[in-house]
Amino acid sequence: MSSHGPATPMSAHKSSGLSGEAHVPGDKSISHRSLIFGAMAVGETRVTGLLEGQDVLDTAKAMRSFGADVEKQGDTWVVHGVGVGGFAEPDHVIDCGNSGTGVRLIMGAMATCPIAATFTGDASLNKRPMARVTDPLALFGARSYGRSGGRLPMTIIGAENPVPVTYTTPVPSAQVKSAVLLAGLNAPGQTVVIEREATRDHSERMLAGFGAQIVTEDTDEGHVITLTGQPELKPQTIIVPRDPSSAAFPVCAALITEGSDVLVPNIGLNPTRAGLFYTLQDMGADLTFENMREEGGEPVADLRAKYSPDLKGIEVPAERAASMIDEYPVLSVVAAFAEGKTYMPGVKELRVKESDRIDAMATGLRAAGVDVDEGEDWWTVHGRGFGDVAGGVTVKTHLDHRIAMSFLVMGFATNAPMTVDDSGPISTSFPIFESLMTQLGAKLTQ
Ligand SMILES: O=C(O)C1=C[C@@H](OP(=O)(O)O)[C@@H](O)[C@H](O)C1
Ligand SMILES: C=C(OP(=O)(O)O)C(=O)O
Repeated sequence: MSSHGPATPMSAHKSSGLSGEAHVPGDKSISHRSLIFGAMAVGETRVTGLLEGQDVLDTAKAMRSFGADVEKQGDTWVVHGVGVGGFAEPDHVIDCGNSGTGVRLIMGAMATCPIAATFTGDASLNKRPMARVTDPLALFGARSYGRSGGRLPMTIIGAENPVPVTYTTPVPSAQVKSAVLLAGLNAPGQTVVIEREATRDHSERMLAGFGAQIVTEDTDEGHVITLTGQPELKPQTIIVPRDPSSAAFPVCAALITEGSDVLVPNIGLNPTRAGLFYTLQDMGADLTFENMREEGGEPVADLRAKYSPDLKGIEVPAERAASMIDEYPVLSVVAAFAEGKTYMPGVKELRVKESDRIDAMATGLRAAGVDVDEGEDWWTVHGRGFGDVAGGVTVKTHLDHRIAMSFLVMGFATNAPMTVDDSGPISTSFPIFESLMTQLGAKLTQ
């Protein structure tokens, strides 16, 4: 089982006047997909702006294990793909570290190849549910043998003669949708995925870019995606946009830190990802989209976030959940400084991320002096307004990067510092978090 070494605690202290530009790293979802789709294309895919976080580096390593050539030349990651169905059988266990996206997408990609592979991860990933992926992969003819409860470590035996599948995803999950589409790539005929709630659509957009025949329709049943199997994917040149989920941290830090004015340039505002920013505006945040434009077919803007002393609690629309699912931890921190309650329904999926994120945040928020109510699929943060959030506690990270970064952001505005027991997991998605926040003027100490 992989681990990231000894725990490295970090503390955040009351800060003021965060200012300057925050250049956040490349999008994690698009980075994983660039490497995986590149490995399934025929020829050379070139990727710039790739997130060099541990999650993505683990996917790069996995793609090499399946026979693709992946190397960095200067600023560009170059992938020589083996073609759809061309994965070789790895001669060792594939360790996806902390990454749900990595392991689930790669399982999908190999499930319709006539090979076997064994997957594992760190203590967090090995607790997460995999049946949501292996159930539909079984319909293609793949077999899986894992620990009880559908947990890693797990071996997948790919289908020798895959059949195409029509599948309605039982949970709103882009990872499940993508695993089915990736498996469908090497099944003859049409694979159809139906999702009742739209989730991030990077796989659909990127597969179309790689030359697959993929069509999305909105029907009464939901969002219907039809993929024609066994295409030859054409290699691409990809510029990875900056990650809105990482942008969330400097944006939220600026909103709650007195006297701040921060610009976060070049952030993708794909509607399936941008829910947090609209929620913050609904709460009265001084957050504006500057220089709105289109890049690579996606809306992009520079985000300007200023200290917002008049935040108010709101009900976050449940139908927005999928478009901001990774941002609820840091939203709950902003909610702690708002006046009134912030009610967040429709978020059961938060309980099966790197940690149970409702439990992890509620425990730390309560310890820091903020009341939180929770149910299986909802939670409410009782805002205290500015100047009245105590802090002064050490909270557990549970191998979850977003929990670590959220509580550190909180410490810029609590009366006493916030400490996380382990900042190591931050490197999975945002390796430059500490230097970037410090450059803006935030006070962080090891
Ligand atoms: O497809 C993706 O790249 C992701 C999908 C989401 O997970 P789910 O599919 O489990 O909702 C998200 O939480 C994760 O960070 C990235
Ligand atoms: C949930 C996340 O990632 P993953 O599922 O890929 O581990 C995340 O980055 O917040």
